[in-house]
Amino acid sequence: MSVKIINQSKHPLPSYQTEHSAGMDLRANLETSLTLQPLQRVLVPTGLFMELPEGYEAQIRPRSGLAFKHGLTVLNSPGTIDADYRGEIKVLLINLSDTPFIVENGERIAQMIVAPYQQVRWQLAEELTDTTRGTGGYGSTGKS
Ligand SMILES: O=c1ccn([C@H]2C[C@H](O)[C@@H](COP(=O)(O)OP(=O)(O)OP(=O)(O)O)O2)c(=O)[nH]1
Ligand SMILES: [Mg+2]
Repeated sequence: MSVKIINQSKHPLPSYQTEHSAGMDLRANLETSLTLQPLQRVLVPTGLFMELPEGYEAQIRPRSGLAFKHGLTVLNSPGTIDADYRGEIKVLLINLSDTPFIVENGERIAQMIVAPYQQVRWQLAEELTDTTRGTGGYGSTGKS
């Protein structure tokens, strides 16, 4: 599927790192590197603008390596990019570690997955179909 994109960053377009990768890494587009103090959050620009086809969204998710090694994650994960959004894609990072983290210009800070979605029409009802689960949740099926 081809998707229209404007690249106002100084970096190459996001690309899949391996043959069957679901996500494309997003790079920080910065004038200078920025330091994220412990528990500090920041909206990082990518310089990218997209036109997703109707019926598709993009999700911004953390990179597990950064999360594991540096406690860096995407605060609103998975961030939602709507098909009708025409603004710059930004990544909301937070540093959950106890040491400062330096985000370098061009660094791959998060990944983006393009996925289909459906909008629903509500069908207002008085009752719902019975199931085995019923209202059980939050660990109702036990541990093993
Ligand atoms: O991580 C994100 C999340 C959102 N957006 C952009 C695209 C999305 O289509 C728009 C709105 O996002 P969202 O619906 O999550 O934010 P909101 O707080 O509900 O704002 P709005 O009232 O504009 O929908 O902001 C990003 O660039 N990065
Ligand atoms: Mg919204």
